Amino acid sequence: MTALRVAVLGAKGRMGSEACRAVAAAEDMELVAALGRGDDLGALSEAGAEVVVDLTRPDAVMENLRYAVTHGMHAVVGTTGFTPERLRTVRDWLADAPSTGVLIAPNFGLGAVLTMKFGQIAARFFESVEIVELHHPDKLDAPSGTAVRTAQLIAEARRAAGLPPAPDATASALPGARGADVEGVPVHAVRLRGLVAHEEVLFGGTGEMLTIRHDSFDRVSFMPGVLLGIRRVAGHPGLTVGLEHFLDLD
Ligand SMILES: NC(=O)C1=CN([C@@H]2O[C@H](COP(=O)(O)OP(=O)(O)OC[C@H]3O[C@@H](n4cnc5c(N)ncnc54)[C@H](O)[C@@H]3O)[C@@H](O)[C@H]2O)C=CC1
Ligand SMILES: O=C(O)C1=N[C@H](C(=O)O)C[C@H](O)C1
Repeated sequence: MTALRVAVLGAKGRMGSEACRAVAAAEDMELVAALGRGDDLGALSEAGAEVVVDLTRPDAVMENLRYAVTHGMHAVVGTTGFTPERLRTVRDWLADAPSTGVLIAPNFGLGAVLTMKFGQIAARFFESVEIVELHHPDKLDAPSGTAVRTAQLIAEARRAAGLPPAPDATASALPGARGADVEGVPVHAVRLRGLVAHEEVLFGGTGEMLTIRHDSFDRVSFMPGVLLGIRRVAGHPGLTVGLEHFLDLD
């Protein structure tokens, strides 16, 4: 068996260092490059990387991804900050590289992926929904990419079911008190020392409440998803958003 040649960008970061350990320990992979901020992306070509894993920052990821796609390397991306406009740009790059695969995974945690799936299923049965995401205080962005994606999927399911906006009689509020509005779903962000990555999806109906909660207590929780993405990305040419598309969930 030939080992997959994998490069990690953001290799000294919280996620990147964990990913380097996971790739190095995987029998079917070889860690051929581990790059940090300021390193020359040409090292990816020199190392003959087949799959590039990006775990950097929203302000760095697009340049890295462009390099990978234009040099025929598949990419597995955990970095946040993917707006609809950024996704369009990636699709445009991929149009010129039809056999290249890019996976953008808002969350590699299998429990987090299932939380999104369960949220989608529950969405049409409840009048109210709000999301609370809780993270370590060194996180640069809010709300989390996972919470934004969860809200979008729930909003889509509510629209498909013809549900009206969730009830909310709030007539006055301090700015931020009702959270960020993601397609009509309020998303609240907590930043607390001691936390890693957590999400609660709260559904409310007459006389009842359903809470779906996921906790990543350690970044090792993301690694099975990272490795799965690396193994499967070449078999999914084009852009895939969400690890759920690599799992046989339906
Ligand atoms: N999809 C998922 O499951 C997860 C995604 N994340 C996301 O991954 C990203 C990284 O998170 P953390 O590891 O916590 O951040 P971090 O700040 O610990 O690590 C980022 C690393 O990237 C490096 N870096 C910055 N620019 C770079 C460049 N141009 N090339 C190479 N390296 C560069 C930084 O120096 C730093 O070492 C964030 O966007 C975060 O939200 C984090 C956890 C799970
Ligand atoms: O920055 C983090 O830590 C995380 N970022 C991702 C996000 O924004 O959703 C994934 C996970 O929540 C951890």
